[in-house]
Amino acid sequence: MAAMTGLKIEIDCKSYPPLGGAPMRRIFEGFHLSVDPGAFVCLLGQSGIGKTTLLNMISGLDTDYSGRIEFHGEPKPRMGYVFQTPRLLPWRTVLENILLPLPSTESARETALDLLAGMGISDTQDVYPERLSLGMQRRVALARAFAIGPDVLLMDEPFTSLDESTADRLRDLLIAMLAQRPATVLFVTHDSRDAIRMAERILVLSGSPAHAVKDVSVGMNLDERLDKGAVEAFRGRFLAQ
Ligand SMILES: Nc1ncnc2c1ncn2[C@@H]1O[C@H](COP(=O)(O)OP(=O)(O)OP(=O)(O)O)[C@@H](O)[C@H]1O
Repeated sequence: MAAMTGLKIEIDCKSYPPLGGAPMRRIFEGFHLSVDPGAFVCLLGQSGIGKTTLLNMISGLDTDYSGRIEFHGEPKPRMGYVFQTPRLLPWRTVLENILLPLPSTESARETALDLLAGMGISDTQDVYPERLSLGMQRRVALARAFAIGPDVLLMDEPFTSLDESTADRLRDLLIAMLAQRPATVLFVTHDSRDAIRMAERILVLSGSPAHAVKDVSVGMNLDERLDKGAVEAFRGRFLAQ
C-alpha cells in the first residue's frame, strides 16, 4: 500500500475582497491544523465560517492566501474532492463523468465500472446526470472522487438534502470504500451525528477569523458507531463540552 498522506496547514491570512462596499473579510488568520496520515477528520461550524474555503485551499483550487499547506507521505498526493453539489457534466454520461479524470485505458474503464457496481448504480452508466435523482448523482460524484484512488479525500457536505435512509446508505458506502482503499479524509458537515458516526476527530470552527473551538477525538469502534444509543450518548457529552 502507498504511504498515507498527512497534512500541515498554516494559513497566515485568507481574506476575501469587499462586496458592495463592505469591509475586507478575514476568514482565517494564524490558522494552524495538522492532520495525521489516514485520519478521518470532520469539520463542523456554522454557515459562512469558512469550511468550503479551507477545502478549496487544501485542494489547490484557491491559492489566493498567505501561508503554507504541506503534504507528508506523498509529496504530490492525488486529491479527490466531492463538492457540495454533485457538479456532474450534463453533456456526459455517468460513465464518461467518472472516466473524465482517468487515462483512457481499459483498466480505468474497469475501475469506473467496478465503482458504479459498488455504488449499486451500474444500470446508470449510459444515462445523462439530469435523469438521475440527487441521491444517485451524489453516488456518481463519490465514485468519480474514488476513481483516481485519492490519497486525500475532501468532502463538502456530500449527503446534504438526502432523505435519512439514502444518507445512511451513502455513509455506509463511503466507509466500505475507505476500508478497501484508505485515504486521509476531511469531511465538512453540519450534522454532529454524521461526524460522530464516521470521524476519528471532530474539529469545530467558530469566530471571525475562524479558529478551532473544539478538537475532539471520537475513539469509538465500528459497533459503537452503528449503535444509535452510543452515538447519542457521545453527542450529549460532545455538545456539553
Ligand atoms: N469568492 C468569494 N468572494 C467573496 N466572498 C466569499 C467568496 N467565497 C466565500 N465567500 C465568503 O466567505 C465566507 C466563508 O464562505 P465558505 O463558503 O467558506 O463558508 P462555509 O463555512 O463553507 O459555509 P456553508 O456551511 O454555508 O457552506 C462567507 O461569508 C462567504 O460569503
